[in-house]
Amino acid sequence: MRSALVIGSGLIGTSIALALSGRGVRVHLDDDDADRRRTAAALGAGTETPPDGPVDLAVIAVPPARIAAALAAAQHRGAARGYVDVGSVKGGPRRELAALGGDLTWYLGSHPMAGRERSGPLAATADLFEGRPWVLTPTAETDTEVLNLALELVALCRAVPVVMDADAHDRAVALVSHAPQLLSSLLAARLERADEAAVRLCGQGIRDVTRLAASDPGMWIDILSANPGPVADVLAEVATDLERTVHALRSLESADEAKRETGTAGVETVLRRGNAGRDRVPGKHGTAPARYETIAVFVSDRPGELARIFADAGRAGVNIEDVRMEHATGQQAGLVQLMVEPAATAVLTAALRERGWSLRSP
Ligand SMILES: NC(=O)c1ccc[n+]([C@@H]2O[C@H](COP(=O)([O-])OP(=O)(O)OC[C@H]3O[C@@H](n4cnc5c(N)ncnc54)[C@H](O)[C@@H]3O)[C@@H](O)[C@H]2O)c1
Ligand SMILES: O=C(O)C(=O)C[C@]1(C(=O)O)C=C[C@@H](O)C=C1
Repeated sequence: MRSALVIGSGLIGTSIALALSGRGVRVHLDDDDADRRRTAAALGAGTETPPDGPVDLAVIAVPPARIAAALAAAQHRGAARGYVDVGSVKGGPRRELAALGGDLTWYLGSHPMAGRERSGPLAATADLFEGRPWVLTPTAETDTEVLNLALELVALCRAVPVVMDADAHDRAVALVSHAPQLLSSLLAARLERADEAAVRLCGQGIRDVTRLAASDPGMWIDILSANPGPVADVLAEVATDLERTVHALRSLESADEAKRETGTAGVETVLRRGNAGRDRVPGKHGTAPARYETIAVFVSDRPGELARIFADAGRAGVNIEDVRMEHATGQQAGLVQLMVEPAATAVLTAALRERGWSLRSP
């Protein structure tokens, strides 16, 4: 692929453009909002100048409700050889493009399974898609050349292609992406009017489960409006589990021992099912879930602390597999949790202690 047109220079479009530009593709940026286009260009994602002829691939990275219209318009003006969209929902936009009389032969619906709770070009990064699944939804109509261009796009973004049927994709993301967004929002909404004394106690657990609640409501209304049925199905099942859990907790309040035992069994079932589900979440790069050891290091909140820890780990020859931050309430300090292969734990622990770091005892 030599040239691409990215329509929609927000988080996803700019991240794709940065990855493509970084690997030598000439990228033209388009966005309804001139500021966003300019910002993406200033970040080095490509040029604001429109292409003077058809590019190899047009990537449509606009909100789901606008995908079909943007695609049809780009096809109408012959903007590219092939067209790919990256919307979070796949069935609806395809049907809308067909209804608008768009060309389904030179179009392929796709969805990179990576993102952030922030939108816009300033949140973009070239490595956003590295090692993440990128769903492609070809049909019998799809031209092989478009499929090949899409595979090249995925490879240039260092993602992992996964082929799926569009409607099966929409049911899958209802479970693994759309329902989790709403559950995160529902839980965070409990804090809206909570007592300040309670909010002050927020620790890492609530931070983890409410990260998605910071997402842009506008974009999520678009996504959920394009996939309401499958998401409602998942939430209805969660509602049944919630009802059972409430019942189990009420039984735990009972003076009757037999009832309390039923309550304990009910709560234990939920927790064990949660363990089993969590164990199925793939690890980095889509591999089987990995078991890492965690080394927790106390840091003060000043510039360069994280860089120093990583440099010390690097000097000890240890690869940090994953990292998490826990901030101490009311103090300029925090705890950095470094996840490493079990075999590397002793080496890193010794190296960090020697460099003067204070470690939390295991
Ligand atoms: N945010 C995520 O985590 C994520 C992950 C994967 C896929 N997606 C999908 O990627 C797409 C873009 O999402 P985003 O997070 O980058 O949103 P964003 O709000 O950051 O960017 C969308 C951009 O599209 C522009 N735009 C809207 N209509 C347009 C049009 N008709 N022509 C040109 N530009 C137009 C907007 O001005 C905006 O800059 C959506 O379809 C979303 O479902 C999002
Ligand atoms: O990590 C996040 O912030 C995301 O929620 C990204 C996420 C997801 O649910 O995995 C969100 C929506 C997109 O369609 C794809 C990816």
